[in-house]
Amino acid sequence: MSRQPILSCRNIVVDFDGFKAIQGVDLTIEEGEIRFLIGPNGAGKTTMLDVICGKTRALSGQIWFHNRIDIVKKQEHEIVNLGIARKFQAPSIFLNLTVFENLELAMKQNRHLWAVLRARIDSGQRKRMMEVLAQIGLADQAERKAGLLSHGQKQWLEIGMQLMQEPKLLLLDEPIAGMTGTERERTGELIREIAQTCSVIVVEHDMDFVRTFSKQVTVMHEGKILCEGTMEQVQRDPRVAEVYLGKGKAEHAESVAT
Ligand SMILES: Nc1ncnc2c1ncn2[C@@H]1O[C@H](COP(=O)(O)OP(=O)(O)OP(=O)(O)O)[C@@H](O)[C@H]1O
Repeated sequence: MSRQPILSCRNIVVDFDGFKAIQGVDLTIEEGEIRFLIGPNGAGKTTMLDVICGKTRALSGQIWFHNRIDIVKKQEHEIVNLGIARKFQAPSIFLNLTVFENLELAMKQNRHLWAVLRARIDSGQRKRMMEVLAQIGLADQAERKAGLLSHGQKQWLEIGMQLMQEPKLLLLDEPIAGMTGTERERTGELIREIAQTCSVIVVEHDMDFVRTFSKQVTVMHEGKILCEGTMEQVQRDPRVAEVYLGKGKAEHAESVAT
């Protein structure tokens, strides 16, 4: 059964003072899909995430959410409220607060004023927090100060903070950077789990990780889509090795090609 698109980017152009960082990108993401965005440095991957979450304005083009709402001109908070969450590369958790308090804060951030002003969380909210804690593997760390967590745990907490908003689309920028092998594996499994209820777009440079956890991969180069397909298909495409090599990224090309 074919799934519905959750996001359809049409002819997106981003211009930074005359430099076209994105040059007419079409990108369609289906419900429940994990899509990896790869490509050499400067290809435009992060800029695409920035445009989708409203951090950067497109010069032209449309971004249809659920085929119904064009979000291209919406404000960041409106896009969050529609169900699109973005985790940036650097964690922005509160190190002096406990894991639980960080999740509590994430939940309150997304609520109306009357609710924010209520001091206590209700049983439904507590249940949601416990579910997220279990999902991100931090149930036994709930009372621990976030500053004492390992790097990987901090990243999972930040993902958990995004999950508190029950997003329909989650944008992850290099989620495994700086992680140990075990943490990478756990993160891949977490992304798979998340994708059961939410589509995920992952920008990633680690080709072993992409190979293990991807179904569909989109390769970007110089602000355009170069090709799309399974990792097997894209690594057979001679243009892919060429763009990595052309950028002097022999090590990337090697890892893409093997
Ligand atoms: N705010 C900005 N102003 C001007 N140029 C920018 C801005 N943000 C990004 N760029 C440029 O746009 C191009 C695309 O950058 P982007 O960060 O999207 O690439 P990327 O594929 O994510 O690269 P990397 O893998 O290195 O993170 C680059 O040439 C970058 O220098």
